[in-house]
Amino acid sequence: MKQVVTCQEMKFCDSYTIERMGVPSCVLMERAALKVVEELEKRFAGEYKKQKILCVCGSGNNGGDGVAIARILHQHGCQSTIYLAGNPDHRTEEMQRQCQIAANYQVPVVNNLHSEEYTTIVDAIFGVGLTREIKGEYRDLIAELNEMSGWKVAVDLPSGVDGDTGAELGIAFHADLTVTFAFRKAGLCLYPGRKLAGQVIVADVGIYREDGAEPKLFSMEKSDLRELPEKEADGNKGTFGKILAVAGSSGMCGAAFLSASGAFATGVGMVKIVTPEENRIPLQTMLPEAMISCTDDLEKDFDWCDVLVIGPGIGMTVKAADKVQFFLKKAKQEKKPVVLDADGLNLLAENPKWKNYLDSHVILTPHMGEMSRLTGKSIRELKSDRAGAARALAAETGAVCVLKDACTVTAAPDGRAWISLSGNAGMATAGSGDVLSGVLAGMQAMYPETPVEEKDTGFYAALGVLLHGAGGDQAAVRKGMAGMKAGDIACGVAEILKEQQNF
Ligand SMILES: NC(=O)C1=CN([C@@H]2O[C@H](COP(=O)(O)OP(=O)(O)OC[C@H]3O[C@@H](n4cnc5c(N)ncnc54)[C@H](OP(=O)(O)O)[C@@H]3O)[C@@H](O)[C@H]2O)[C@@H](O)CC1
Ligand SMILES: [K+]
Repeated sequence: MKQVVTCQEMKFCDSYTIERMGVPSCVLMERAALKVVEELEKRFAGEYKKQKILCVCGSGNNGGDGVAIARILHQHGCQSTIYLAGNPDHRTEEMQRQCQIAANYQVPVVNNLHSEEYTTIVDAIFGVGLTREIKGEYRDLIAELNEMSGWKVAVDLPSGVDGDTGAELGIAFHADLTVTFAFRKAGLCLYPGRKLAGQVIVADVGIYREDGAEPKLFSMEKSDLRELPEKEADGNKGTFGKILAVAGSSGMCGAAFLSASGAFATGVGMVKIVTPEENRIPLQTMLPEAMISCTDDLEKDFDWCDVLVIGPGIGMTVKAADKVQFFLKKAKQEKKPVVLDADGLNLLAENPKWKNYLDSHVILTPHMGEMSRLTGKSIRELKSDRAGAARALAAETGAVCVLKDACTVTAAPDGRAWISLSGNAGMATAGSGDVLSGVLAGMQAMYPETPVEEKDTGFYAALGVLLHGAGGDQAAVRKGMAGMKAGDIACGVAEILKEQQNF
């Protein structure tokens, strides 16, 4: 799990290191430039003289990095050239200093982008100081750079990417590689910024957080699954967790099947599906391991379970609404974790008073459409700030919010949020969310010894999202992104756990 920062937090870390710790700004800039040069030279593989590098520099400190990069490459024998964008009167002190040093070393400066063919283009126009939409000359410049051939490397952020939200502010540089400093910026984790950045390398340049400053935003990748607990050798099907899936409606049992499959893939002991009688035979045929409950003795079903999944395929009938209300109310009273998914969320949107039944043990799993119904905000608005939207819903409801998208964000009501870097486009397939609901429930059951008040529901949910994404990546390797189906994701989850736990 790695810390992720907003632009404002990054600027705070910069000034803490410079002003409070006394590390001169030019030292940090030199280290930043050296790190970028190191990454560039890995690709040059010793053939420096063949390289023609264009460093396109803005008037801020990102531009200063670019000028320093050009100067170091020049010293190393590459043919590096500087192109200075923007108004010289707006240059920061650091940028002016870098221009002076580069002039002392006689690093070439060009006024025409097309005077040469370049093997590499370095974008140092804007970094964390980008504050508004890009227009006019800068827009034309970035459009031209995108048209040019050559390997494209962005310094800190691709110019035009909003470092907080990943949004493209009018236009953005299309990078193959982004070398970002100290921490990954949130905009490099969220689309479209994540795509525009290409490969991302986080370079240590000696900028750190203030001691005691609590990070609130994290990225998670497959290696973080090492945090999953081991399966206890002396456990039994009772201690490995009992999941109640309130799922399916008359003649609709696919979602129930997939949700239960997701839960089984995580290694839970038992799954019971509460569903209409018509679904009994098909479900027993497809998944004989699951118990099926078709009675109206909801109390008994509730008492049996450790964790609930409510919603996959239940429909929007009055009967479904009664069931959802009953289980939500009981779960709050008895502090049992709940994953509220699909129609469970749509029913919640229709019954705003139910928000009183939510607490920090409830995980809401809306996709963009469901989120729009829940919040009244348009999908466009939600997509412009996914992390902000997930955090706002978590803060408003007091529940955990898993906002599902190409890049899923999990937010806890205390302000922490996790961005999953696992998963692929093949997971945008029917039933993928149903599998996730079961995986999330299974994750909550993986910590049976932890007292309920100490359970970190948000973090476990974020691990579940990561595991589901890693399962999807596994499925894509086996079946291909086009051919994979939701059931393959559940199989992938089981395979990933096998890898992690050596069995
Ligand atoms: N602090 C340090 O020592 C270190 C900093 N480091 C590096 O510095 C970077 C941050 O530098 P920064 O704060 O100077 O901001 P930066 O991204 O260069 O841009 C600012 C300029 O852009 C302009 N501008 C903004 N939006 C615009 C728009 N849409 N269209 C047009 N103009 C626009 C804005 O103009 P203004 O808003 O003032 O008109 C201002 O002139 C950081 O990402 C990292 O690379 C590293 O070397 C490590 C040490
Ligand atoms: K840049």
